[in-house]
Amino acid sequence: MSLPKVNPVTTNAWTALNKHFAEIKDSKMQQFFSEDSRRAQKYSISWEDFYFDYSKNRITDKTLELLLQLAEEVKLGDAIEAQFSGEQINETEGRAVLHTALRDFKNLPNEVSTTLQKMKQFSESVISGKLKGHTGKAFTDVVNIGIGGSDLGPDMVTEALAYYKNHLNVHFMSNVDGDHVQETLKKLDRETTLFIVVSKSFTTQETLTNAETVRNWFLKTVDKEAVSKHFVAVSTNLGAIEKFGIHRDHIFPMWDWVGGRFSLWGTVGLSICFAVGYANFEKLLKGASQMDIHFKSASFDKNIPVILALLSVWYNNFFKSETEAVVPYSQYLSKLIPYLQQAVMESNGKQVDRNGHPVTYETGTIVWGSTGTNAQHAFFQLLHQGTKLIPVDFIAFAKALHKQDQHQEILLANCFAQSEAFLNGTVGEEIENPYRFFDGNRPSNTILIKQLTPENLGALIALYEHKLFVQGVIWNIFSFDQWGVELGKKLATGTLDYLRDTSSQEQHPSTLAMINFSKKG
Ligand SMILES: O=P(O)(O)OC[C@H]1O[C@](O)(CO)[C@@H](O)[C@@H]1O
Repeated sequence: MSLPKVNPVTTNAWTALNKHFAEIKDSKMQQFFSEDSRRAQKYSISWEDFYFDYSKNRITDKTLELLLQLAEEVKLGDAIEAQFSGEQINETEGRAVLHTALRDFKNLPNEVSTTLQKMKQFSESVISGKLKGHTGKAFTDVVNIGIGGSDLGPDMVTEALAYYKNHLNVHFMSNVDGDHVQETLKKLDRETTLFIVVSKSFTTQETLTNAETVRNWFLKTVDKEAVSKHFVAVSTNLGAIEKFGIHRDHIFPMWDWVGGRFSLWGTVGLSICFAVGYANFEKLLKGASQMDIHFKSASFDKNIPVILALLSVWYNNFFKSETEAVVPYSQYLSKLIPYLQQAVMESNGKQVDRNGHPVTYETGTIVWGSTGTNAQHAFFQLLHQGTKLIPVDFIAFAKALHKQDQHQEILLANCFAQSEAFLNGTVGEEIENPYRFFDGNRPSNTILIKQLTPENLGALIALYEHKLFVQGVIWNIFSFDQWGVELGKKLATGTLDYLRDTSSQEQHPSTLAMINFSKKG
């Protein structure tokens, strides 16, 4: 079974949604609340440690009914089944999409459980100090060298689970910017640092350049034989790794049925194991797996990722909102936004549908945001009084991790108050000064979670993975390839040759002017 290929605009639901949109586009959510005292209960889902409130959206029962009908008409159920059963739903690359299999402990493929055991043993021997560097000293620092999906996921999780961290300092080196590399190296000791080179393809220019620079830095004072003690690799490209000089025992495989941006659940998560220990990594996986079960089994009207995706489609395709903001009220989640930007925009930034035709409707939303309360003092002005309609996802944890006096209440009060301010504005108050008027009626979801545990973090990440999958199904696009990144990579190679004077191939006049300016130094 391949993915269904239904053009959403040809469905009855889409036509009906257009008509319905014209009827309710100017309706006020305040009115909805005053007409229905049970709206908050009705439009919320409690699941495990999650409370998902979507009552502050510009929707009625009819909207939901039609959005759910849309999900049925595009055969979302079949698409979910096709994904979880390992069909090659990444058709343009001829691959299955099975990152969920990495966390399904009841049915772990053999190769995955063997690899997890290896990750456990290896990370534990580094954390305990049993495994040592070339001079016999225990490791103090670990550097993850990778970019995109080989960086953003583990970096985000390591930051998010900082509360659970051990003594190892875990660094992330991603950008090919040499200054970034040097700044990281400045902090490191060759005797006590372990480097993990992470690249699914092991061909990524940035990662290979950084790895080479790091190896050269390492070899400045250390013998070649020591490389095998200090370098580890994570990849599908085993041949290229051995050439780099990495010992066979230090190679952790990846599989082509796991996309780069969904790969933190496997060996790309090795740096997470170093930072917080394998046991917490496993909890992260198990939490994500619980969300997978919810996604697969809950009816669509009670299904958090499905509802979240349908609401996003509602704003994107009918209200024509181009962006959506994510605002976690937790500094631990500061890296969630860049992580989601890759996950969502690399997946759904597509303009050709699954039948090979250009789409005639908007696809991938632009995701942006920052942590609250900081965001309130940065871009909330525009959210409250700007001319654009930007739906917001608030994410908050009911209970803090550290003991504290008053911060948690202040943090939560701000989060809850903001969504209320977006909803109500100052409508109904006597405000004569137009600059002080808030029109409200600005939509938001709130994902309130009991506490930031590894399990709940895993479930939260999986929630957004499933959301973007559902959106891709509705938009009839292939969410699991990323051909759009290839052109820039190819051009950069030619430009690099020209910059290095190894090619005289004609350059675009604008590029040429910049090359000449750069060469003048
Ligand atoms: O793990 P690799 O193969 O180095 O790729 C890194 C990243 O590059 C991309 O292919 C985009 O350029 C991402 O999809 C991927 O996560």
